[in-house]
Amino acid sequence: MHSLSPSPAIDLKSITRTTSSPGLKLTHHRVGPTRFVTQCVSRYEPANSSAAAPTTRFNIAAGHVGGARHEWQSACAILASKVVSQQQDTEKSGGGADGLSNVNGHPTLDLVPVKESNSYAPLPKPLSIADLSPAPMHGSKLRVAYQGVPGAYSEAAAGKAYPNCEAIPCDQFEVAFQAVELWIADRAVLPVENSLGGSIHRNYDLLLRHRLHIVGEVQLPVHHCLLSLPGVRKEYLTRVISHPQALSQCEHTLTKMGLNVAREAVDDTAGAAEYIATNNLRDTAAIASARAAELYGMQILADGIQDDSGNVTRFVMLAREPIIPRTDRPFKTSIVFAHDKGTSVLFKVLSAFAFRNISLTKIESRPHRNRPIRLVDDANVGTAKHFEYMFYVDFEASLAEARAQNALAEVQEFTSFLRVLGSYPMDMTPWTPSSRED
Ligand SMILES: O=C(O)C(=O)C[C@]1(C(=O)O)C=C[C@@H](O)C=C1
Repeated sequence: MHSLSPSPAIDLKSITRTTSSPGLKLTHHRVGPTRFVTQCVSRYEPANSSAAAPTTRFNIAAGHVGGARHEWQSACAILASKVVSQQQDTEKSGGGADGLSNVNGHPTLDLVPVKESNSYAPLPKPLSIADLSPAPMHGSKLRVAYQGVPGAYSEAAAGKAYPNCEAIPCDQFEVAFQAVELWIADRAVLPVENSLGGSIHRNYDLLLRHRLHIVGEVQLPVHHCLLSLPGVRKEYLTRVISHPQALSQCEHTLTKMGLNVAREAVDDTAGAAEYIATNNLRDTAAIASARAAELYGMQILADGIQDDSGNVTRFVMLAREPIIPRTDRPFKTSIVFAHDKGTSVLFKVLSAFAFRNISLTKIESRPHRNRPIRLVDDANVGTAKHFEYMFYVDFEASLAEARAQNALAEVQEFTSFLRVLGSYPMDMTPWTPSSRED
């Protein structure tokens, strides 16, 4: 895969920074070529008391649950104790809460103005590693980081998840994570799975490497178009470029259209359109959204070229703080776990859910042999552990439900590593296969 906008090599060596907001202070220490340890000092107030709770110091790896049952319970307590700070965060951000009402909203996407003339308007430049300095104070709009350039499906997902947000393009998934960690953005929206192409593994790996929490999900129908420069005919094309997921989602249709030309993977769909427009490539077409065609002055050669009209991509929303799990609406919980004595643990873990009639919506295993996980105990003492596989499971229950808590307590007994990635409202939006939301 080649990158359309290569990011410069940056020396992150000297970065030790402190970022803060009311009640929360983060210190990021560089501990390796690409790794930071983030410490969090936080002051929480009990929900029903005006007295401030004692300041709590914990490693931001608090989402990790390893070792004894009391650790799991204290991790739950940490989740529960975040009511006040989460509410403050939402209020401060002024909208775009992680609740179902927003998820189910029908926003009109107006994230980037479209120019009427042939030349397109200057669009926000994707963030690169070089831009990751502490966030300036900002206004009331929720800032949502996504990977890609304006016109990418991820931008549309950001708008669906948080209507009226300020969508911040990032040149890599990793940068979107860091933008939230460093307070440049309030949320990140990342694709994790497509109904045709399957899992986006890179983001599963990043979820584990970073300390963000899943606070919501959106399902976005993905309606692909074949774009070229105006006046170009299909017969002139020697190449089709797009995001690898988009190429795989349109593979059969392209062949049926007689387009047996070279297919090349690039970083994102809209970036492919932008690349063709910028370089005036008359022999190349892009697979991207109709919005990308509008933004980059491209013509639509073919509309709806995805192999299945029910093509849908699931995105998750990430935040620095978890949301408070509830029971008054359908919730989903995502976990990742591993066992240091092989993979036989999987059956036992699945039985913990089966016995409680908890439906699983996703199981993903990722090989992990060469990447040790640093497990941190209460005294902030870390041990590196190697696991053969990491297992990711999504189940349909809220962490506020006793059956989910009991299932996880049991899972914890079977596993050496368990982390709750988030408990969040399910996207229940009904959608029709033919609808176009890109
Ligand atoms: O390239 C884009 O436009 C993206 O937002 C990425 C992405 C993906 O990673 O799957 C998102 C939705 C579609 O499935 C195709 C591509």
